[in-house]
Amino acid sequence: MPESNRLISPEAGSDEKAVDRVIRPRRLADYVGQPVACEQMEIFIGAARGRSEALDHVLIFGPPGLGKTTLAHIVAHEMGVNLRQTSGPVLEKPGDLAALLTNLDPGDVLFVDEIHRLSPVVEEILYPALEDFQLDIMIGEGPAARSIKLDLPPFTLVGATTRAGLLTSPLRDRFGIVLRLEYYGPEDLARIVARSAAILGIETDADGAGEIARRSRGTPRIANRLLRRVRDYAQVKGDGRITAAIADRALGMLKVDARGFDHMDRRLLKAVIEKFDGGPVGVESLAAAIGEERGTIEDILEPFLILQGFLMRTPRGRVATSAAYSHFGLTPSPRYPGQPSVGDLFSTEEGLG
Ligand SMILES: Nc1ncnc2c1ncn2[C@@H]1O[C@H](COP(=O)(O)OP(=O)(O)OP(=O)(O)O)[C@@H](O)[C@H]1O
Ligand SMILES: [Mg+2]
Repeated sequence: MPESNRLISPEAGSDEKAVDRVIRPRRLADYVGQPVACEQMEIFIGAARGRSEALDHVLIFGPPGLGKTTLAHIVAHEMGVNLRQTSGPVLEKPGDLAALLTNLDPGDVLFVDEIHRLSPVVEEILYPALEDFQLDIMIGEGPAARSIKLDLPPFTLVGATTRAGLLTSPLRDRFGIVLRLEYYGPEDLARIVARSAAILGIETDADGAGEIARRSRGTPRIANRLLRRVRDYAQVKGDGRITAAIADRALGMLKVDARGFDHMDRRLLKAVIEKFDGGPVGVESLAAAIGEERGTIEDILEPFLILQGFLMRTPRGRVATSAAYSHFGLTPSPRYPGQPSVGDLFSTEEGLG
């Protein structure tokens, strides 16, 4: 099953856009969790509004489905301005960006998703736009070409990325506000499930919401998706109400286990344990072994497994922890008792033989 068809894929499915529009929070007060990001935004938005200025540029990063797009829309809504949305790969030529920027009203938010995928020529003209609200563009070609300077209205760039490491440092340095979204804890996810259930008119008790929350991989988008699948189950196999027992049976049927891992997570962990003797194994070999792309492993699969303590990243590769072994009812092999050996902590072979 390709990644996009995963039930607990953190990426949005095309059928989810309509539901998304209904349940996506519009105000900061409805944005659950992320206390660090929320506190900062409350202060910076309040201050910018007080001075009637555009908000400083905001960079939001974090794994898929944690609420980057949602937060960008909230920023515009709370500032009382328009949001124009685009994404890194869509802006191919400087003119594409210029067209967007020159159409902004003062204070507007330009939301650029996947900002790590901007082309270098577009990035180049973005710098003066961000710093001095000026656009330097070339028109014409050859000897007749000339450069013109345009003044732009003050605006706020909100950039989102799942891969902060791929951003060039001159671009990163031009954001005054940098927000890092974290995976959500079960209490926050339970609040999100309860809120969505209320909006969609789904009857859910606290334990039912809690069960869905625990098995949502720390990700609101997955929590909302599981809620809808469990609702279907409750409707057909029960009386429509979501209880812990119904949620457990529904998620069991959907092969989302008690930890919220699905077949992809299990395949990755099992590969490390069974094919590579617990590791360390390099990400490329692992990718080949499970038939996934390296980027999918690095951005989507492993951050959650590492956070939960099932996988470790060492300089020599990935290592399955003892928690991973016991998840499958296995005993760690004596050579790798779930901890890297001293040698694993060094990336070179120096001094080993
Ligand atoms: N803090 C939150 N409180 C309540 N609901 C949230 C929160 N964050 C996200 N959601 C819900 O999760 C869904 C996915 O969030 P969003 O689309 O903002 O994620 P994203 O980080 O932009 O993902 P991607 O990287 O795939 O673009 C939204 O539709 C929203 O309903
Ligand atoms: Mg998004």
